[in-house]
Amino acid sequence: MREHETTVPIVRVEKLYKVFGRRAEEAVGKLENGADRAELELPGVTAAVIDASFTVERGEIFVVMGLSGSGKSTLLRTLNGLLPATSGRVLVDDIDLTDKSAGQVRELRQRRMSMVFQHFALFPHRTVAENVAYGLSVQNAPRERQRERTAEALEMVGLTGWEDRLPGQLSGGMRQRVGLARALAADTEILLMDEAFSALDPLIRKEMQDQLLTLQRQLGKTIVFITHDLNEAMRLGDRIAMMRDGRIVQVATAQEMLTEPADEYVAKFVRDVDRSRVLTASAVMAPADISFTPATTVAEALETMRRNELSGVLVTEDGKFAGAVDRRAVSEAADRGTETIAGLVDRSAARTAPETQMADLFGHAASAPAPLAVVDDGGVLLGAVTREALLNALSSGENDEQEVNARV
Ligand SMILES: Nc1ncnc2c1ncn2[C@@H]1O[C@H](COP(=O)(O)OP(=O)(O)OP(=O)(O)O)[C@@H](O)[C@H]1O
Repeated sequence: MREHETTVPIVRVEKLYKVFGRRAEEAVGKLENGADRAELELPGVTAAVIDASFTVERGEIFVVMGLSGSGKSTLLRTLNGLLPATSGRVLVDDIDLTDKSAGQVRELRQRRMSMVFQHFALFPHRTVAENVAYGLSVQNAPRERQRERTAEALEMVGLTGWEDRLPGQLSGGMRQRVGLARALAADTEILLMDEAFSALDPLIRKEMQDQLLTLQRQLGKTIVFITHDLNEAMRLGDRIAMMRDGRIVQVATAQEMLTEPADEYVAKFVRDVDRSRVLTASAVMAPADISFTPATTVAEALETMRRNELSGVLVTEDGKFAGAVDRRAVSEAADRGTETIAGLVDRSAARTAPETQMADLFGHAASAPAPLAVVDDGGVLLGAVTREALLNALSSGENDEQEVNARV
């Protein structure tokens, strides 16, 4: 892979405006001078996207999130050139869509991007296989290749055997799988998904989310995914762009959005999220300021634990996590006159990876005397999660305190 391919974002949006109505340019001028959508006061003019700048990195799932009317669909449609920008630039692999002819944009779209819609947009009188092959047939791909790609795509979404059915014979979840297969068959690097799972039952929706995550890992597609559902955004998004009234108010990971919301609006928006499913050990851990080695003397260990009111301490050996000691064992060893803590280290003490969800940390935090060790792949101690840190992280949302206590 050339240097340039690893560093250039696949999509780059710069100061993008999309205004509907006849006095669009005039509106952009006002918006550039700080006017809000509501302050425009130009009849028949709607500022759908205002001053949007962001990049989408190759291979990421970039979620655009916001309430109905915030401008998500319009933004998506300017990314693939279905809607021309009023002002600003959209670059796909450094090709500027905004200075290309309609024909060139269409060609680029067909080659580089596929779209999956909320209501599937399948042809009702064509079979599943014909629907899936549609993008390829538009591109005049050879028949044999169409057949191969269709079979592969149907297999990827688990619909092998359904080739000859009509969409009307399928459930909603299956129809959306056909929509997804059609996008995959076109073999474009970028998938644009507009509320693709919003029409599905919660259970099926979750299944589709899982399937998308699996496919994304296998295929490494770049996905721009629109949703108004925050939990969906947080499950799927490597990064999330939050839109409000046409503007992007924050682009961040789910975790950052919870811990460092850009403003009150974002903070309120994320308040009801199940934080324990979004935050991971890396967000909750603190540096393990106090740790021992097996060579630490019992006297010193006991003194340190007493002074800091610690019931357990983590132990490292040769720079790696080795286990934990608890205060009762150290205290008893002191009575016996034992020299060092080497023989007291519980080498089976729990440890976890930085990406472990907070929800999976509760059990440990409730029982063990020492904090939970967070270690990297090589066993190096990265930090420690205490019960207090878990409580704090949970309650910085507006969770009910009793509920929090019940969980920990
Ligand atoms: N073709 C159009 N002509 C005029 N106004 C439009 C057009 N398309 C969208 N709008 C307006 O632009 C604003 C943003 O709409 P958009 O559909 O992009 O929002 P959204 O966040 O995707 O909402 P939803 O989830 O309801 O689709 C809305 O006020 C909408 O009425």
